[in-house]
Amino acid sequence: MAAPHSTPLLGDPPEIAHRKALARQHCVQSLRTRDSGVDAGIITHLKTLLTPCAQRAIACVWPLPNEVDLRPLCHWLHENDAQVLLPETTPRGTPLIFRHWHPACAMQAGRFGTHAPDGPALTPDIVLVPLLGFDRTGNRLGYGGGYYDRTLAGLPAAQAIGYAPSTQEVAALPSGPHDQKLPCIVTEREILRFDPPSA
Ligand SMILES: Nc1nc2c(c(=O)[nH]1)N(C=O)[C@@H](CNc1ccc(C(=O)N[C@@H](CCC(=O)O)C(=O)O)cc1)CN2
Ligand SMILES: Nc1ncnc2c1ncn2[C@@H]1O[C@H](COP(=O)(O)OP(=O)(O)OP(=O)(O)O)[C@@H](O)[C@H]1O
Repeated sequence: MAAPHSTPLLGDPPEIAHRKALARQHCVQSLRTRDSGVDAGIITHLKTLLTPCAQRAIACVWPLPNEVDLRPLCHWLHENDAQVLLPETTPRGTPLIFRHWHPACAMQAGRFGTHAPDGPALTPDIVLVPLLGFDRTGNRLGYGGGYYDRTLAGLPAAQAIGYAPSTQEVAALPSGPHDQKLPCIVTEREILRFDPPSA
């Protein structure tokens, strides 16, 4: 039986959810019209942050249409002896599972048009986080599943690195009770680092 005063894990208050939905509309549109030439610059900055990578388990991302394409980075990490993991999109309300990927892997179609390998589930040391939008304090916006917030909450030892084209920056994103700020965000223009919250 639940404790009399236990607090349920509520989602965002309606005002925050509404403001996120408006920001999402703007960010989806600007991602759709992005210049795919920026992907190489993002990957260059990610390689800088991820070197050396041998023996590290690095969660990458297999792109949805219009997203930054990290597949060349997946191959580069594999060639440099990292363990490349990719997310399997689990049922809504549950954290992502990361599965081992290698270039000859069979990819399975999953929820929301995502694809995941059929390899074993492993825990990442580093998680690359796709951003629909971000601001200069480390807030991120995704497609609204809450997947990365739930996943990062369960991986306190993992290093999270967000990435997006610089065009996805917005002045200030709304932040709800479960939003995980990112310590580092990479665009084709720069590597942004944010101070950890003071105790
Ligand atoms: N490439 C990629 N993989 C990823 C993510 C991501 O953002 N990008 N995710 C990040 O969490 C997870 C999947 N999360 C998702 C959650 C909801 C929707 C979704 O509702 N999509 C709408 C269309 C959204 C739009 O374009 O407006 C749909 O399919 O109808 C998609 C992905 C895990 N894998
Ligand atoms: N750990 C959690 N426990 C309970 N609710 C959560 C948790 N993490 C996120 N949520 C809720 O899930 C809903 C969706 O979250 P949000 O809009 O921040 O998704 P997102 O970060 O844009 O999506 P994604 O991570 O899938 O790209 C919100 O109502 C949020 O409060």
